Amino acid sequence: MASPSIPAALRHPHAHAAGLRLLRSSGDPCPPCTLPFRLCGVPLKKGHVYAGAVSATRSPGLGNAENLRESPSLSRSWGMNGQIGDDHDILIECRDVHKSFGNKKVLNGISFKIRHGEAVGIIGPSGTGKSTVLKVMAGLLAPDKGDVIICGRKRHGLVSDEDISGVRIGLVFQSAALFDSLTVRENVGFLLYENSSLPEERIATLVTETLAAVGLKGVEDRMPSELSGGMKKRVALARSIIYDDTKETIEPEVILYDEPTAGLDPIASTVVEDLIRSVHVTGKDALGKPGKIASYVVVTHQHSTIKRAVDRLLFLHEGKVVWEGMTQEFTTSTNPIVKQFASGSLDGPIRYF
Ligand SMILES: Nc1ncnc2c1ncn2[C@@H]1O[C@H](COP(=O)(O)OP(=O)(O)OP(=O)(O)O)[C@@H](O)[C@H]1O
Repeated sequence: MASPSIPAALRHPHAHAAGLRLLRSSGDPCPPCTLPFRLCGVPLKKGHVYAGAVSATRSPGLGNAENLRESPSLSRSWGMNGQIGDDHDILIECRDVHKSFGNKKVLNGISFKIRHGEAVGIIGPSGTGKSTVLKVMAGLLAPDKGDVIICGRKRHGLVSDEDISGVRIGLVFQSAALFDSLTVRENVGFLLYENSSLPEERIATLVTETLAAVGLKGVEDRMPSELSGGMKKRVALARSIIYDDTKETIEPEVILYDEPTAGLDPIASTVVEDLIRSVHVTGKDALGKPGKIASYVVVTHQHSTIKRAVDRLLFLHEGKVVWEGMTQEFTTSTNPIVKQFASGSLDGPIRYF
C-alpha cells in the first residue's frame, strides 16, 4: 500500500506550532472549533478533541491530578426507569450545567448521565442547546456553572493534553468537518499520523480497514470535494472510530454524533444509522468484527434515527432536560412538550416565534 503524500512545505503555521503534520492551509478547519484556522485563534494541542476524532486520554489515576478531581457525591444514583444504578458504569455526567453566549442563556441547569453500553438520543426544538451540550461533553466548551464528570472525576475547563479521564470522547460534527485539503486517507488517519508512532504503511492499512468497516472501498485517494454528502458522513464516522491497535490499554470510547443523518435521503440515513449501531460494542461492523464503541450519543431531528439508532432519549427544551425515557415511550408520552414535538403540532408549549 502506498503511503500518503504529506507535503511538508504546505504545513499550516498553527498546525506546525502544534506539531501537526497534515494541515495545509489557513482555510482548513481548526479541529476544536471547525472555524478556519486563521479565524479561530484556539491553540491546538495534541490530544485535543477534534472534528470526528477523539481526545487522547489516559487511564484514571495517571498523570496530572490537578485537572480532574474525585467527585465526592458520586456513589449511587437513580438510573434509567427509576432503577438504582451503580455509578461505576457512568462514563459521562452533566450536573446542573449552565452555558451562555453573551446574554443568551443556552444551557440552563442541564443534568443527565451516560452509562457504559448506552445508545442515547438527544432531541428537542431547534436552538435549544443540543449541539452545545455535545461540545460541553466533549470538552470543547467549558460550562459557566455546573460540572462535567468523566468516569467519576470532574473535568475542569476544556479538554487538553493534561486531561486524564479514562474515557475517549469523539465528536462527529454535523457537517462532517473533513479537512478539505487532505485526502480521505489523511482525514481518516489524521489522529494516528499526528499522535501515534505507527509507521505510515500500518496507518494506511488501518485506514483501509476502517473505511471498509463503514462500507467504503477505494476512496482513500479522493479529496472530500469528490464525495457525496453521505460518503462524507461515513468518512467522518471512520475518522472517529479508527484507533491505534498497538496500544495496550484501550479505554472505553464514547462517540457523540451531531445530526449524523441530516440532509441524507432515507436509504443513506438507514446506512448511517446501521453503521452507528454496528460500531457499538454490541454490534458488528461491516467486516463482521464486534464494534468497540462503549456508548454513543446522537443529536437528531430524524424519526428514523430515533427509532433505529438509539435506545434512550433525552428531550431538551430551553436548555434543560424536560423528559427522558426509552425510545418506544416517546410517541406515547403524555408530556405536553413531547406530545407537541412528536406530532409536529403548532399548538402547545413550544413556541418558535
Ligand atoms: N459559539 C456560539 N456563539 C454564540 N452563540 C452560539 C454559539 N453556539 C451556539 N450558539 C447559540 O446557542 C443556541 C443553541 O445552539 P445549538 O446549536 O446548541 O442548538 P441546537 O439545539 O443544536 O439547534 P439545532 O437543532 O437548530 O441544530 C443558538 O441560539 C445558537 O445560535
